[in-house]
Amino acid sequence: MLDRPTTIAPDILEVSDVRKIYQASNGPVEALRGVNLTIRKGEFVCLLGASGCGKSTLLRIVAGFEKVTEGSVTMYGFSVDKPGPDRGMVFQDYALFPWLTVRDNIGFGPKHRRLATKLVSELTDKFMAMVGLTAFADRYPHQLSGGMKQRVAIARVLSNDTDVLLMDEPFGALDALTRSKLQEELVEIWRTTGLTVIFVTHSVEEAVMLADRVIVMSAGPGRIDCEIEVDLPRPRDVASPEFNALRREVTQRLTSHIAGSRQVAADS
Ligand SMILES: Nc1ncnc2c1ncn2[C@@H]1O[C@H](COP(=O)(O)OP(=O)(O)OP(=O)(O)O)[C@@H](O)[C@H]1O
Repeated sequence: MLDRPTTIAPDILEVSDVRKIYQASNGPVEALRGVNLTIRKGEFVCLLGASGCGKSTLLRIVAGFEKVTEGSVTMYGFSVDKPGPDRGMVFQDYALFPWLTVRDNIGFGPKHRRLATKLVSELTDKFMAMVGLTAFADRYPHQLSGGMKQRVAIARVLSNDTDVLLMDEPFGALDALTRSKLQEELVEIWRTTGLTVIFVTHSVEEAVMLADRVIVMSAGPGRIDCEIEVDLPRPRDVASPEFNALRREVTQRLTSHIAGSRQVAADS
């Protein structure tokens, strides 16, 4: 399998000096501070970090669901301040329309954009086939397994002609085998479509398996701790010494920070 060269690709998304403060009922919560991140077109980036370090907040800001308190996010040089079809989100809990079939869930975006009926059906068929669900076109979400539901969610974003696929722990609720299968399928979709993917995960193994670049985040307030390039060829072998060396390196970066913050908490 050939990897796609992303090092010479243009920048697509720029996060500059972002700070996010939520106004909670018990006072303000600083979820992000001083976050800077540049994403190149076609890159597969994983945001990795312990619970509460602001991964979902950063993703939701990029999606346009949350506004920044300070700083800016631009895509193709234009300010991001609301959701748009150029950025599609896949959630852990699928968020499908329960009253629509697989076909109608996937075709929802193109239909909503008032594309011609023939084009809607071509796009739906194409992406339904890409995620291997053609035989399940007339099923409803409650008749599908978790893995199948997540395939529908991915196809639904793809059918919107999205440039950036934003994924918030999309495989977190799946069993290990289904998760590994979906990881493989996602890499294949990414490789063949030219999509840019930003993927949130808690799992070091998942990040090293998927990413071109792992962004390690830390909490208190949420910020980027370091970035680690993953230059292993795909498909990646979790049992290889190279994979294990990188897994160790990423784990060390992650745990050294967590240990550091515990020390700070203990000292204060
Ligand atoms: N709507 C909100 N109102 C107030 N505080 C919030 C809100 N959403 C998130 N937070 C807080 O912001 C911080 C970052 O949360 P966020 O969900 O972005 O982290 P995360 O790294 O994605 O966590 P997890 O891995 O557990 O999903 C946390 O302290 C969280 O409690």
